[in-house]
Amino acid sequence: MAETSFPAKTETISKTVQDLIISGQELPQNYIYKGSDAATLGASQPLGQIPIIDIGLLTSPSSSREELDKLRSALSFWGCFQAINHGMELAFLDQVREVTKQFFALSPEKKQKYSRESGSIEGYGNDMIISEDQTLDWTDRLYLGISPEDQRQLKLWPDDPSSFRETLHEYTAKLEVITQVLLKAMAMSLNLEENCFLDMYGEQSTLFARFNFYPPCPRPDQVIGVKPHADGSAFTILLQDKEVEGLQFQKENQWYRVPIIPEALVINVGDQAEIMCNGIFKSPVHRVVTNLEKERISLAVFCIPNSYKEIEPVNGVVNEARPRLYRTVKDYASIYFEYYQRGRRPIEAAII
Ligand SMILES: O=C(O)CCC(=O)C(=O)O
Ligand SMILES: [Fe+2]
Repeated sequence: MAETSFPAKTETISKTVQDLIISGQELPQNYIYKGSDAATLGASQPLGQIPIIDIGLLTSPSSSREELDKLRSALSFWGCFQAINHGMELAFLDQVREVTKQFFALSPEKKQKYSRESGSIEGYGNDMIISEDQTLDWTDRLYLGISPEDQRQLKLWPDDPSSFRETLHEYTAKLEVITQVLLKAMAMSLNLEENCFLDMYGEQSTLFARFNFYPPCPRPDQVIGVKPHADGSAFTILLQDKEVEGLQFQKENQWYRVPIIPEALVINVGDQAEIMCNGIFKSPVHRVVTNLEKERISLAVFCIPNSYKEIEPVNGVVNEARPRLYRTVKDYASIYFEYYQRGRRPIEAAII
């Protein structure tokens, strides 16, 4: 997920996966994944029964108790759900998918224009290499701050395809509405004051978009698309590829595939919402596997609290039966990256 500052280590920028494929080079050793779940990469996993939730029914004042209960149960059990009726037509979601595909299909020279610079997070590229024993993810990315609007680095926003910027601008506006609805609904689902999460999250929140491109991979049994991680956001809104699966959530040591519902957005809890609700909602560990024949795209948008806000369990969720589990954190995103690259969960740093 979004990391907003980096350790002062020197970074090597490596080739993108797409460039590696074009060069015809053999699979480099640093793509061979050795994590504890490596043996399960090539195995077939069961499909997760992830609840489908109607966002229209969560919106106050017409929110439905039944849908709020479904939300609470989905976020406590899986830490995620498939959101439908979220205010965007399938045709528009397809347009977002299409501009994403068109961008990654540009020639290396054209994409180069939007490259991430060493030490900075925004732009086109792949994993930053900060240590020699780091396993690389089989994915290329375009990482853009999309909100607040006045902090956008527009020079990194593709102008090819020509509708890219306008599409992303419109998508951002829709996600801002969903963010507010969801934070209120999460509070209502727990019978808390409607604005308690929203107030802590802050009005000047940040949205970061990560466009992911996973080229076909010669060794899906040995190479990972994205290593297991939980997001450091408050929550994440993911637009999945319409045809190719890859995302898996972990529950009690079992990996579950996330089904494709073309008109749905996959929304998952991030560490900061887990902290705010004192662990009632779970920030789920997830990973992405690769595909031998097909490429896959996705667009993850990380909804991040205002960095000046202190994030901690809200009043209504701490009591004798449920003592406070997490410390107060601030600018959590900044510790995230280092933990991720070491294969550790940053939320460990917040547990009391
Ligand atoms: O590609 C996906 O489906 C998910 C990517 C993801 O987990 C992330 O970007 O944090
Ligand atoms: Fe993620």
